[in-house]
Amino acid sequence: MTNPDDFLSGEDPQMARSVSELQAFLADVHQRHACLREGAVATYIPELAKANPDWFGICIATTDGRVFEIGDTQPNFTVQSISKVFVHGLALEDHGRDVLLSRVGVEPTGDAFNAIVLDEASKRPYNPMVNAGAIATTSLIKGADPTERLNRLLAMFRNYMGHEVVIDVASYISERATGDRNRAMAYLMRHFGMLQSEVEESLDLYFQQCAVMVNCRDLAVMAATLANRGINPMTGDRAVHARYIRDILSVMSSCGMYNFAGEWGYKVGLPAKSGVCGGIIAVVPDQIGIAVFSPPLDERGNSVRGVKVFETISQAFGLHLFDSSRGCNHFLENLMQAEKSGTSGVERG
Ligand SMILES: NC(=O)CC[C@H](N)C(=O)O
Repeated sequence: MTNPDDFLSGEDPQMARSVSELQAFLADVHQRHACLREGAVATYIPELAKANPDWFGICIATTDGRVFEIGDTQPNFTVQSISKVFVHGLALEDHGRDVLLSRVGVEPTGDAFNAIVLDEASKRPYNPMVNAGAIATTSLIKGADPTERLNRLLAMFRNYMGHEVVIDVASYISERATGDRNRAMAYLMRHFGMLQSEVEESLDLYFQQCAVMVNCRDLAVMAATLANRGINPMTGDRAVHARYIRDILSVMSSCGMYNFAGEWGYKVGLPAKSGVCGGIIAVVPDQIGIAVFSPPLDERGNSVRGVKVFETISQAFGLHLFDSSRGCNHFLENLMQAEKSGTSGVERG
């Protein structure tokens, strides 16, 4: 962002126009949604059942390295499906977009995240955001042995988070002991030759990536790293090659909210990803990463408060990517300014 306060200004009278107004706005949104009592904490992975349903945090991280937060942004929880976004990025770096597309599709399913279903014709899993596609994506991560593959995953997460990464062993063991649905999916994919490594090895790595510990603030910084073309705005470290940001965000846009992706796109209009931990991240390219954490889930596995908060924030700040009133026409603005000043002006990248 050139002007740090740019994203705070706009036509809607509700919009905050200064940093203190933004803090007050977040506090108000938090307070208004804290009393929502719908949804239920996930219990199918026994460790997840221990989550406190009252936990509720909202965090915004900007691409110029500032953080605005309210509520429970510090408690740690397991990242679960939100990990799929970042592992997708690593698989893209390892194989390139064409090879990856030949192994895992990019079509939304309209089915639940854990549906046991493959594309009829190609036998590919539908996309990297549902469990089947994520297990296949994880199986593609390069490394001489399971330890090297795990270490590469952890190094990648470290770059996104900006600090050391911890796996919650209890959650990992808990899911490994109960994850027969994912196991069934993995065996089906092996039957069709769609898994790159051994079934139990792929599942092990997948369960470990789901058990990476994060807090709401980490998630906002990770989302801001995607918004910042792959560079962590707090540390300056590159987490993913800029070339793959468009692939990551496209798949998040169409598939990140599972069988709610259509309505999410309609109402919120931002690339996003949810997880059964109760976290949701969304990316406003070149501007901010947003994370909400609240464990009670709706029937599709998305955080109830999370969805509501994103609807409110997107509306209030005019963040919907297809909203014509939002200031998204940088390309044309640049071009017009360049015409005036006689430089080329159009940024390529
Ligand atoms: N939607 C999710 O967050 C699912 C992740 C979880 N580890 C699973 O595979 O079931």
